[in-house]
Amino acid sequence: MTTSSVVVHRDAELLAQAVAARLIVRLIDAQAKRGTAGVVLTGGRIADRIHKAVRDSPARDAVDWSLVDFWWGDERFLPSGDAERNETQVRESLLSALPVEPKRVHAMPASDGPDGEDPEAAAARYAADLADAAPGDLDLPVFDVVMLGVGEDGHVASLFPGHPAVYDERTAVAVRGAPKPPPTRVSLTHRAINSGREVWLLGSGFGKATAVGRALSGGGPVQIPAAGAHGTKATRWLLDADAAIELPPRFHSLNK
Ligand SMILES: O=C(O)[C@H](O)[C@@H](O)[C@H](O)[C@H](O)COP(=O)(O)O
Repeated sequence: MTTSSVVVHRDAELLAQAVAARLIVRLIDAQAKRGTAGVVLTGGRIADRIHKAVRDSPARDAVDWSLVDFWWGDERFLPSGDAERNETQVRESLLSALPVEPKRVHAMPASDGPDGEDPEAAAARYAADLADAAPGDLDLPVFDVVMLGVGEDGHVASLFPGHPAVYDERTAVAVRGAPKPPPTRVSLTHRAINSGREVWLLGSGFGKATAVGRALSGGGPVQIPAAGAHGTKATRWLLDADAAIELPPRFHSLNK
């Protein structure tokens, strides 16, 4: 049974530092249990601040980074190395500073990769990568943490309100015509996201307040894809005060 929690931090910087600390502890605990750990990374501004806070954390090296599997929740379908790719940004802000095992950095295919400009083929390749790493006859590996930035419209990963991908039962899909540029992307689906043991929804800034409020007030997963993201063990809404201003009354004690 999943437990849901909402944590509100004073501002974006404290949110980033607190999520970085939470991630480090979560990975330490996963490795203590299983030897390895799996994390799904997200793109965007608060994620970038979190990645830099992990990089600069004094506790950083308590994680054996060579035994962490890095996956992506979504990726912009652009040429490898493009500054707009989520992979490019996190390699610069975090991974290049860590002793990661290259084979455990599972980037989503680029538009100049083996599938060329075919995002459907790229998504199918990623789905195969996920299945190859899965235990037994499952098609998804263990995700100890799935991190998801929440968009102003309530999207997570590249699952946008009302788009076909929100209905898709595969594990990874192509997204065309995304309202957030660039328009072509590859994304995990809700099924893949919701296989994660903990799903963390990251919200920072006034612009996210309405989407966060609607998601926590019973919004549906098609119109508010963030509302459809749940961990098998825990779902954590990790917010700064500005993103928390439209929380429903039952959470008002959290607004310090
Ligand atoms: O590829 C992407 O654009 C992201 O994965 C996207 O899902 C992002 O996490 C949200 O849009 C929040 O982005 P911000 O934190 O920059 O608002």
